[in-house]
Amino acid sequence: MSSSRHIAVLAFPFGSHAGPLLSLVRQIAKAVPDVIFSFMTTARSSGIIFSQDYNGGPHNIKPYNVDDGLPDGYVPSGNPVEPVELFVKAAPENFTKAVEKVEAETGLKIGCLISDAFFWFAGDMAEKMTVPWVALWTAAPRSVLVHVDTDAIRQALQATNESGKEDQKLDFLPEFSAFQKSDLPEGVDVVGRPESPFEDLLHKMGNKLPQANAVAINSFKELDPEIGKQLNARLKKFLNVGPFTLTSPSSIKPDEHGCLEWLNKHEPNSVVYVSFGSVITPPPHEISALADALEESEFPFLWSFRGNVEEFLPKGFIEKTSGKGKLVPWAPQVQVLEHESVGAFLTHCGWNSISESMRGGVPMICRPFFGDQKLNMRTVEAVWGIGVGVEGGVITKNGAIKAMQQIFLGEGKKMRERLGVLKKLALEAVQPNGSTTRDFSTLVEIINQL
Ligand SMILES: O=c1ccn([C@@H]2O[C@H](COP(=O)(O)OP(=O)(O)O[C@H]3O[C@H](CO)[C@@H](O)[C@H](O)[C@H]3O)[C@@H](O)[C@H]2O)c(=O)[nH]1
Repeated sequence: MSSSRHIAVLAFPFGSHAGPLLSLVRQIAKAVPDVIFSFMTTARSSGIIFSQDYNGGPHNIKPYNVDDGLPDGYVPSGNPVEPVELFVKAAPENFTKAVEKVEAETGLKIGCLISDAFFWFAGDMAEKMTVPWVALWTAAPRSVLVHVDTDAIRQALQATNESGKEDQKLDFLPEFSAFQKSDLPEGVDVVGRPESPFEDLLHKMGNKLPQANAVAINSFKELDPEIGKQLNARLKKFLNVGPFTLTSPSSIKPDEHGCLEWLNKHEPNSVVYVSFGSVITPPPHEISALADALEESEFPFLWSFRGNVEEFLPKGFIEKTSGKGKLVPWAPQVQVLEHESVGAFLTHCGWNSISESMRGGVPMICRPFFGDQKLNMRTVEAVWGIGVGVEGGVITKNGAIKAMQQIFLGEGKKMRERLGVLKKLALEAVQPNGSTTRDFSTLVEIINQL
């Protein structure tokens, strides 16, 4: 290795986290070609992101495996949260060891840590190593703000809790008048019970991020400027370096199941695309209600379906709907959302899905499940006006039909106009003089100081 500058990148290996971090690091690595990046994630995650999205470059990024924290001979219990919690518990020690090992193996001291924002302990590691720490929040600005403000929110909720009311308005927070306590990620409002390991991680993260040299985000400044101002006031440097779907578009994914060809056969703005991201499968009663709604409604559908079709879908559903619907195990989502025949997106409101829907100009029907997703839904619905939540928060046959009609026969046109405005702002942000490009240059300057 001819370079003597070396950065460790600490990735969170679950959900859609490591891929966006790799997108950002690829951009940075191109801007500082003489710096070596050791990209640390589990072997499983590395196998996925480096084979699917990497395309062989840039060559100054080296994958480096970190232990997954599972005990020897671990047999999955069936609880999907268990491996995440085991990883999280072991992560501070495992990443510390990995950093020491990679320094010894390469003979190159690490001069900076770039981590998923979840990793509050990267702040402690950086402090001990006396190097800068840059954190990437892979979701929206509003969700990172509520984590940074968790202690203040808990206090305010306790002070304003009129006679133990179940839900409370969050109007004591600037720019949250349309939001309620139930929209917050689990654990932000927790008082009087122990936090789960993940809630504890997020709480510690919120308290630690103000120490980071920079917090970067997969968003653009003009999307949520008022929330951005609040984050500017709390963080040393808050940098909007997205949306990655425009700054670092992933390679064209193969369309293994013929989704695009099928979409070609449909009228513009006529199809509902259904996907709940890479982690979630809705509970059986909601899947079955959605299947009934799709069968009964007049709208064609493309459903990216995770899980066993035989087990979860009503008997005969595929045969009965074959004339108007298509079910696939995985869709090339970015291209699907760009296709002119897609007129609505039923989504769990993961941040990448929302970003991609904005890029494609597709109004959303929202059924959020956990974490940042409820805040995202309320923002889509009440702040940006580019989608609707499903009635009652869970999918029922009538609620799903009503939401589809609302988009296709009612408010969809207005929503598409608003989406057009947001897309124009995003495209401007990534131009050479745009806000994203400027924030990215600031990030590179910070990294170049090592
Ligand atoms: O058939 C499919 C289904 C999904 N995707 C892709 O998978 C990603 C899904 O990402 P996202 O919408 O962010 O959902 P999750 O994978 O669930 O993301 C996790 O990470 C996000 C970013 O931090 C959070 O916002 C979410 O709440 C969290 O669940 C997107 O890029 C999609 O394009 C496909 O390409 N094809």
